Formats: sequence, structure tokens, C-alpha cells
Amino acid sequence: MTRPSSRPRDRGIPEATVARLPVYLRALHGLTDRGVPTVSSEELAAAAGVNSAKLRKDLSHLGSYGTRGVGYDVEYLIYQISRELGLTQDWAVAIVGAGNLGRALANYGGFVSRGFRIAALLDVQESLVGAEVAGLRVEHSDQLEAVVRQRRVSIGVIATSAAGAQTVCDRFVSAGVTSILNFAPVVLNVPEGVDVRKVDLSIELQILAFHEQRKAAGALGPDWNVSVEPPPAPPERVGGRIPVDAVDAAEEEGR
Ligand SMILES: NC(=O)c1ccc[n+]([C@@H]2O[C@H](COP(=O)([O-])OP(=O)(O)OC[C@H]3O[C@@H](n4cnc5c(N)ncnc54)[C@H](O)[C@@H]3O)[C@@H](O)[C@H]2O)c1
Repeated sequence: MTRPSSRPRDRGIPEATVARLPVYLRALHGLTDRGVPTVSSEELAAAAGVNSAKLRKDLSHLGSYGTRGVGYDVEYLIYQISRELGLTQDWAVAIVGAGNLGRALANYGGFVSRGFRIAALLDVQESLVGAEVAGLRVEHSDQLEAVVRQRRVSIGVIATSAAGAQTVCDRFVSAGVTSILNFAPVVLNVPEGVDVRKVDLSIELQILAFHEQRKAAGALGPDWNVSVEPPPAPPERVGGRIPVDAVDAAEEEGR
């Protein structure tokens, strides 16, 4: 069994650990679905795709150490991680942008079971206002501030075009929202104290492309990439400094 712990939040948990907690949680939910009552750190680490030493260290921040020979109690660990992530309470979420993505997010049933309630779906387009999506009526984004106040929205989701995202962000912030999930391909400026998480699937795809390339290189051997033209070499350094005319020439050539 896991040991009872004091509130870990008071002790400060590294950001990298916080980022891995949802991954452990997902793996643990998979175990409960299969009726598994306890899990070793090695099994849980394998299910979550991290090494077991890192997992044990992460969980020790929550005051959870497992029991030698038994491992971690799955239900209790789910409770501990959920509590740490604030998932034991209900979070109201407002989505701005009722296009393809906003509607897909609103339709996704998995948020509710994790403590996130979609409280509103808003859009600037009159033609979308009043449409029903997942039991919600699309509201005009003019109503953003009122919706945040009346429905105690704590998390704002931006699923608008890039052009509209900063304005929507500013309005969320001035309405008192301090946690924003941004899907629009733009870097948002926010004041201190506001947390923005950016989701960019194209970055994830680029990382996968990098790994695919590595795998292909491994399969083809050391000469796999010889046919690819290398880019022009940078100007030669002289005595540790790049000669100024070489830089000018490189700039002119667009290097
Ligand atoms: N992060 C990712 O991985 C990912 C994946 C897909 C799409 N996206 C991005 O998500 C956003 C939405 O994509 P989509 O396919 O749903 O686009 P979409 O065009 O179908 O929908 C965007 C919606 O936002 C609304 N909107 C625009 N400005 C607004 C404003 N100021 N206030 C309120 N509503 C506003 C539009 O009326 C429209 O209904 C885009 O920025 C897109 O680039 C990101």
C-alpha cells in the first residue's frame, strides 16, 4: 500500500514531474479498466513509457513510495495524482471558437470523467450562434465576460483562428481567467500569473518525423543520407572571428 502523505503541493513539485503525472494517470486508468489492483514501479513505468527510477522519484514528490514486493495501490495512486492535479474538483471550461476544432473538443466525452466540464462554447460568427453542439448552445463571444463570471469558468480554451486568438486571450484574462489552453498557431502575450499551455499537433508530428528519419537512417546504415545536398557551408572563421566581408557576402547570397 502507498503511504498516506501530507499535501505535496506545499513542498513544490518540479514542472517536469507535473507534466508526467497525467501520463501516469492515463496508464493507471488503463490498469483499473483491466481490474488490476496493484502495480510495480517497473510495470507502471513501462505502461507510461518512462524509466522506473524517474517514476519512483516523481511519485515520491507526492509522498507515494509503494510497498516493497507489492508495488503501488492503483486506486489510491489515482486518487493521489488526481488530487495533486486538482482533478478531484470540477473545473468549468469555456471554449472560444466553435469551428471544427472547438466543436470536436466540446463533443469529446473524456473531459467530464477527468473533472473538466465544458461550461460554454462561444463564437463570433452570428451564423453559428444558437447551434447545438454536445448539448450546449453556441453563444456569441460578446458574452465571454458574463459567461466566465456566471459559470465560474477557470480554464479558457482558444480554438479560434490565429488572428483572433490574442483578443480572446486578453478578454479571458481581464475576466479573471488565469489558465488558458491555446490551439491557435500564435504565441500569446499574457501578464504574470497567467498560465498558457499551447497545443500544436504539427510540432508533435515534426518530432515523430525526426524519429522516423533516425529509424530509417539506422536501417540504411551510415551512408543513408549521402545523396542529400548539404546546405552551403558557413563563412570560415579567422582567429575565432568571422571576417565581416564574409558575413556580408553570405548575407547577399541569402545564406
Ligand atoms: N494546435 C493544433 O494542433 C491544431 C490543430 C488543428 C487546428 N488548430 C488551430 O485551431 C484553430 C481552429 O481550427 P478550426 O479548424 O476549428 O478552424 P475553424 O475556422 O473551423 O474555426 C475557427 C472558429 O473561430 C471563430 N473565431 C475566429 N475569431 C474569433 C474571435 N475573435 N472570437 C470568437 N470566435 C472567433 C470563427 O468564427 C470560427 O468559427 C485554428 O487556429 C487552427 O490553426 C490547431
